[in-house]
Amino acid sequence: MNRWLRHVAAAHAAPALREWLVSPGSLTRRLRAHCERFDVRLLRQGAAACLPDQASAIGLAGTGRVLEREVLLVCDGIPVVYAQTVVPAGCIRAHWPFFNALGSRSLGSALFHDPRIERGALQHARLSGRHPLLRRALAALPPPAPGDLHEPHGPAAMLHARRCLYRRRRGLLLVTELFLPAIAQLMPRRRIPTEPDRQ
Ligand SMILES: C=C(O[C@@H]1C=C(C(=O)O)C=C[C@H]1O)C(=O)O
Repeated sequence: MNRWLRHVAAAHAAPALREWLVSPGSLTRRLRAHCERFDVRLLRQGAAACLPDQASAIGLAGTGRVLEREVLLVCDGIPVVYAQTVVPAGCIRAHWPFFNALGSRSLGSALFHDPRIERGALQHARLSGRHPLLRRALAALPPPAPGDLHEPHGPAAMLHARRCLYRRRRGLLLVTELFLPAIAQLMPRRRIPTEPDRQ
């Protein structure tokens, strides 16, 4: 638990969720194909202390500062993913000039359309309430409806997560996505467009 693993099998996800955890290409693009209305709900974007299990991935010492972005990805009004992105504070302008101007546009719309951006391998984890990102994800959700068994709230809450490192020139950017239970209820509504071939 709370350990990042190379292979999704070690996370023991249900089949309906597993296909989301391993889906290649843009998560935004895939979610758009599963709902009528897709929204990025910006929770926070600003300076932050780097989380202990993220520092080495982005080449920072443990106490480094990052620029952090937190969002909920929402399908037809239902939050289905909590996502957090961190970039070392000193290299935004040089390597990720679009980052500060995203607002409620999806980060994926920038990452997957810049041929200079390389995407690393996915890592997987089942996060418990001891992980700060799970606590932030739960805090960002509306209170569960009475008797709603799908809500991940409660001390035993655990969420499947994945993270991916992106590189642009010498810059590093780490995207972490926590998958909320409601995502398993999404049904495909449109054919999922394949990623455009990179020139
Ligand atoms: C990386 C992507 O961008 C998504 C959108 C994000 C945002 O807008 O902050 C963050 C993580 C992703 O789930 C993607 O669509 O694959």
